[in-house]
Amino acid sequence: MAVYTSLGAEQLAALIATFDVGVLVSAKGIAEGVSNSNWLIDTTGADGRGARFILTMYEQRTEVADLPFFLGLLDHLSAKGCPVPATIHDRQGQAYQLIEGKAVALIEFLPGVSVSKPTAGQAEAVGAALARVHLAAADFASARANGMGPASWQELLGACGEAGLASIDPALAAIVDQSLPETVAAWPSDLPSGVIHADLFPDNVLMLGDEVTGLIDFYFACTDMFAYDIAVTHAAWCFDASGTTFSPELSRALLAGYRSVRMLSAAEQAALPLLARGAALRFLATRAYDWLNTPGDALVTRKDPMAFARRLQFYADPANAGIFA
Ligand SMILES: Nc1ncnc2c1ncn2[C@@H]1O[C@H](COP(=O)(O)OP(=O)(O)OP(=O)(O)O)[C@@H](O)[C@H]1O
Ligand SMILES: N[C@@H](CCO)C(=O)O
Repeated sequence: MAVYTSLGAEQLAALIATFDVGVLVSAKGIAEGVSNSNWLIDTTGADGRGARFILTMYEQRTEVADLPFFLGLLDHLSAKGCPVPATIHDRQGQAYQLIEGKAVALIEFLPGVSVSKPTAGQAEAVGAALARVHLAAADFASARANGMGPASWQELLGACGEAGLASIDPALAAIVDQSLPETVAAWPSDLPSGVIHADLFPDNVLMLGDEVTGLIDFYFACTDMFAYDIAVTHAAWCFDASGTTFSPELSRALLAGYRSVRMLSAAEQAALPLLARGAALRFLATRAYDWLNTPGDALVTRKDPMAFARRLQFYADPANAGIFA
């Protein structure tokens, strides 16, 4: 249950009263999500016709200092017509406030559901939506370094240690050793870059049929290579959840959707297999670290690191080198 902090009815009503959104009608905690506390907020609406919002309270994983970047990006992309929730500013013009030392933001509610078994049409739409974000953010003035780059994979996997990795799966340390050093050594720095989402998993996309109605959870967004964002999205969308089965159909559709909006350079195209190994290592690293460091009685469900070890093996197999063509 991702509501870590309880907010009383009076506290919520007082908070909502600082916005021009009418009076609080109801507030329900949202179970999905692991990083932050989220509530579904209904109000009477500024025009009295009712309105719905998401209230997010940022917990430990999100730095308050990063909020101007994240929330400013949402406003920028929304103003450019991307299906991204705009933030609701309070009467003083602030995009977030502090309650008992924690930041809270009220954001636009978007319709749609997260798909668990995407179709090719949905993968194509997601690829196109990702490319539109890359283009729309070109004139976003702020930048943010990627805190989840190659140095962090080395740090997190190093902190797991051989014994820790072996406790997850006897084969895991060898899988990491086969790919981590060569991927980090070959990591490019000269590919087209800009603002990327960096975590566009199916649970961060809201859809109605084949239409993308919401891209959410921009809390890993940063300035990095566009092609790396494609690789992350590829790893997230083109396999079954366990990482055992790759779908060539979803892969072709996702890439075609992206290319229908933004062409890849020859250098980006050539780098995709390497970037995909990096994407798999990034989620393997955070999942393995969390697996070993999340107490058994924590509210959060740990995610399986082996699902990304299997993707890494798939991407590292020369027989699969042609999938990005
Ligand atoms: N703008 C929005 N419009 C509609 N629903 C939303 C919106 N933002 C979030 N939600 C809902 O709230 C849920 C949790 O949000 P989110 O994924 O951002 O939480 P989180 O804890 O930050 O995420 P994560 O688990 O990826 O760390 C989503 O699955 C979605 O159902
Ligand atoms: N999308 C990530 C979790 C949040 O970054 C994962 O599935 O491991």
